Amino acid sequence: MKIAILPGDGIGPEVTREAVAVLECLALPGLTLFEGDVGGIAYKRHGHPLPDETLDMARAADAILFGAVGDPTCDALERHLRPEQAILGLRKHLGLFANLRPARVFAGLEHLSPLRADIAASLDMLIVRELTGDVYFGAKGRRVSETGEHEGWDSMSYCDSEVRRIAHVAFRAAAAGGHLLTSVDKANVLETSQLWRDVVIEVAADYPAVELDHMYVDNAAMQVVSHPDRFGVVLTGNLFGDILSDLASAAVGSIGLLPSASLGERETAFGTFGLYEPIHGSAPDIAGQGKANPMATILSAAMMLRHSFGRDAEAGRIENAVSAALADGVLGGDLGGSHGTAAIGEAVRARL
Ligand SMILES: NC(=O)c1ccc[n+]([C@@H]2O[C@H](COP(=O)([O-])OP(=O)(O)OC[C@H]3O[C@@H](n4cnc5c(N)ncnc54)[C@H](O)[C@@H]3O)[C@@H](O)[C@H]2O)c1
Ligand SMILES: CC(C)[C@H](C(=O)O)[C@@H](O)C(=O)O
Ligand SMILES: [Mg+2]
Repeated sequence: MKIAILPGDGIGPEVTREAVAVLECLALPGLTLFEGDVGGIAYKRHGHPLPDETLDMARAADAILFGAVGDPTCDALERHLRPEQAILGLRKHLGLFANLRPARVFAGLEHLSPLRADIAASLDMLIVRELTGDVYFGAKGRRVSETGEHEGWDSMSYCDSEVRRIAHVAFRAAAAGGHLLTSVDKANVLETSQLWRDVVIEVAADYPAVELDHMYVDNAAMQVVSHPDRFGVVLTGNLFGDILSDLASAAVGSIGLLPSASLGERETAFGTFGLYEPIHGSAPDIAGQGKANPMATILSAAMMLRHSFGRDAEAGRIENAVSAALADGVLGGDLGGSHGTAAIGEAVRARL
């Protein structure tokens, strides 16, 4: 079972270290870890945010544990050399089109949410975000208009096969879970979204037990914090999913709590090949200070055990250890506590 560890920039290495220690604590036989450079650190060492040797290592692995990329000192670089291209490149090159971002308030931990406890208690949703299309990967550029204005432009598009395959992922999740699927779009304005909606309705015919609902993204943002009980599985595109998942993390309590799995179609000898990462970024404002909450990355490692290695029991043990630590008041600064990164990692391992 080969895992490529890609810590990246900022708090990436700090949170990844704790998740790796959790994996090592389980002492699973046959686990081999390799480490590679991605992001700003890779640009500085190798001249590219996603060097060939890192991509080769990722391809040769059964799963990838990713920290975060992003470095303010790289913001003036040409776009293709910026740290963020590492994660976008991995998703695209490895065909990881299905991004699962579960957001739930653990029972008894409603007080961590900024929402009223009775509202927070019902927050348990799986955001299924399309990850290799949309305005993220369309043509983009700069031009000077006829009136001499400088314009930046990006093109948003989805083709039906892209929508169909992510819709199947979401419908399967809804069929297996609570049977409620909300497709989030902006079909009242965007043609890309109208096609999205048409294809989702077509796919729904294969899943008669699933209750399908459509919601515009602006309304969805409002409902996530006012009526989270209205959501089970949320199916959405790349850009809307990016924004809604940060919003959902804040409703849970902190962005330091939300893990993710990015999956494609490739199966390995052990499960589905995937990349696992916290939904947060490199957090330059707290990097290097031992303040980052590593729980999102630890929970991402649990998702890896479940999806890529068929180790549901161990995944559940990690999730229980995290929720027990939170219940015992092991809180990082992001949750109003004073536990540092290493102390949180230690507390989770102690409960494991
Ligand atoms: N997948 C990724 O690698 C990824 C994801 C998001 C942003 N980014 C990049 O990260 C850089 C910073 O972006 P940003 O500031 O918009 O978003 P961010 O997620 O890095 O940080 C947003 C805020 O949340 C806090 N935060 C984030 N993770 C935390 C954690 N684990 N514990 C405690 N607090 C935490 C940060 O301190 C900051 O105040 C940018 O370069 C951005 O492009 C990368
Ligand atoms: C860093 C950036 C490219 C990335 C995204 O927008 O997908 C991040 O925000 C995320 O949520 O993983
Ligand atoms: Mg994001």
